Amino acid sequence: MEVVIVPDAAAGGELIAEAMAALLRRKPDALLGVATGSTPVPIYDALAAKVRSGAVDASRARVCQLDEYVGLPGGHPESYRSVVLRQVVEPLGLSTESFMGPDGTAEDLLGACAAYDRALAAAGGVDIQLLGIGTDGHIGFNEPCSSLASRTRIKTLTEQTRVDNARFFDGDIDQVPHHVITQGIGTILEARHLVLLATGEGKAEAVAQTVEGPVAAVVPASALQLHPHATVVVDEAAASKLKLAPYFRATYAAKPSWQGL
Ligand SMILES: N[C@@H]1[C@@H](O)[C@H](O)[C@@H](COP(=O)(O)O)O[C@@H]1O
Repeated sequence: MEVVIVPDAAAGGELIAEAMAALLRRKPDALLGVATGSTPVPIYDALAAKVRSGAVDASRARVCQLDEYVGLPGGHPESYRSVVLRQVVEPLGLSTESFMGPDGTAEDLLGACAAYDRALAAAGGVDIQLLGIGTDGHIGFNEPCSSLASRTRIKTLTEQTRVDNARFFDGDIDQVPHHVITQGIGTILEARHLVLLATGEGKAEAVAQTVEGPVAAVVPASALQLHPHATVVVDEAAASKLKLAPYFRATYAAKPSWQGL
């Protein structure tokens, strides 16, 4: 696992957007796994700016969702489908055909979960999967004690996650669904490159447990330790509880520039 400490969220966004641009230059039809929440927004802004300036051609890129709420009506502005269309697909100038996600409105939800895992595999697998992290260490919507081998499935949100996400629903927790579809941890681990961005002091404890704690289902993000190519990008505040921070800084400072993330 590589840990990169950046000065702030904008620097993290730029660094990751450049890694995505480099991937698209190598593989123009790369499948980009995107996350929702506030944290990855600087990545999407930086990548869209690169597309606008002509620094990268993303016209053949494909985009896939990490997770979705269950039961929000189709087209609800806070469904993750709507969020990804608004924050990623449209700014990159892509069509909805280049975009896939699990169907949180399906009558047969279990079937929709299995269909999404099959669709990801049929698409050739995810080339780069962006991740945020919940204050409780969740990735996607894999709450604590999710199986580290889990596939895409239905999960029940913790009270804490519903409180955290109420800000997207007029601050009203009653509007936050209890159930979600999320790529499982086993599904996420199949992506070729995992990139987790965490910013702000509120994530410092979860980041320390993810990076320096044991691999444990109670901290779902710690499963990144099992992946051969996992990158954790953190700002100074989110890095504030890392004991090995001086080592991570020195390692990154000495990294050859050709290597990329
Ligand atoms: N399902 C999403 C996660 O993918 C995201 O990482 C998390 C943190 O969001 P934020 O970046 O807004 O703190 O929120 C939700 O639970």
